[in-house]
Amino acid sequence: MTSRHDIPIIDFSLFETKKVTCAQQIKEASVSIGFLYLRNHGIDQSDIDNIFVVSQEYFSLPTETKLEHRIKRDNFGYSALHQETLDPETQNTGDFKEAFNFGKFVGGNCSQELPATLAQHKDFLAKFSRICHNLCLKILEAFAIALEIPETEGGKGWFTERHLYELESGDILRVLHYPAVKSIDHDDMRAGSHSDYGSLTLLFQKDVGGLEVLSGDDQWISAPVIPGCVLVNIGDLLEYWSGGLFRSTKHRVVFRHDNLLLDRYSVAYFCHAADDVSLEPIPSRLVVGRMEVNSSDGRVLTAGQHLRNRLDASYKY
Ligand SMILES: O=C(O)CCC(=O)C(=O)O
Ligand SMILES: [Fe+2]
Repeated sequence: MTSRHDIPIIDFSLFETKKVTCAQQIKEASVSIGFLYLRNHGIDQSDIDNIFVVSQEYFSLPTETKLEHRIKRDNFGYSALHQETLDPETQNTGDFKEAFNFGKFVGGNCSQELPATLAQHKDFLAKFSRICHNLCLKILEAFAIALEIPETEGGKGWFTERHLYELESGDILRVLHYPAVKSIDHDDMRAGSHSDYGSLTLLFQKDVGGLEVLSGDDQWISAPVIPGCVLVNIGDLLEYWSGGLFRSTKHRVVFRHDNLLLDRYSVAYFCHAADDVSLEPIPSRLVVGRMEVNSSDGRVLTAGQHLRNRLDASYKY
């Protein structure tokens, strides 16, 4: 049994043999803490190792070179040190991190022009983006199964058909680098407290910890690096869409005395519903009755509008 303090580790190979049991486990974690680790997730370790190699090569470029592809309102490109402030209400300075956001690679081409260092890895990046998205689709299928969406409404394909890779959406593959520092001001943060914006996020961590998750009773708990596991979390879109059944949990990345001298790298895949999907109630008996929360002002947002609102609140472009 897990408590609201634990981030459960779920063996995803069970999804091949005992779909409903595995789907239930994933739903339980998504409802209780909004975070879970997946073991046996099907992504080759060599691909995960390689994305970190590409990321480190990119971040070692001079800042001026990276700034040539600075992030814009489309949410693609390079976000410099201190540019993003994930928790503007409490942070005096922006996050102590830099990142690069890739849009989807439909037809093998990236949604944006890539810097030369990354362009040479375009085929691998396109493959990795797809691999991550495919895992997200399987998790979304598990949600539909656990929510018992009736066959007449689309059954286990209800979420997946709203998240197809070919559709325009806010999906982002993101590489992150948190530089080592010699000392810190006490309120410096690697990434301020925030929740993610989309349906769900995959997070790959490597070697250096520091990620913390706000548990049900307002305690920050550690989400350590667990070799062989990918961390999955629910985003705001799914919390909103499920009338609060699924939890989009706040998390942050802190400096700790044992890690501030170390560079930290992570990779995230943010999976979103297609921009024009209207966020009508999910046709599930577990969600019906919660949705008056969302429809109280009579307007139904689309996934694209929901994302725009969230992005505008946290970036200085
Ligand atoms: O780097 C990490 O471990 C977390 C990053 C994160 O939460 C984000 O980019 O949304
Ligand atoms: Fe996040």
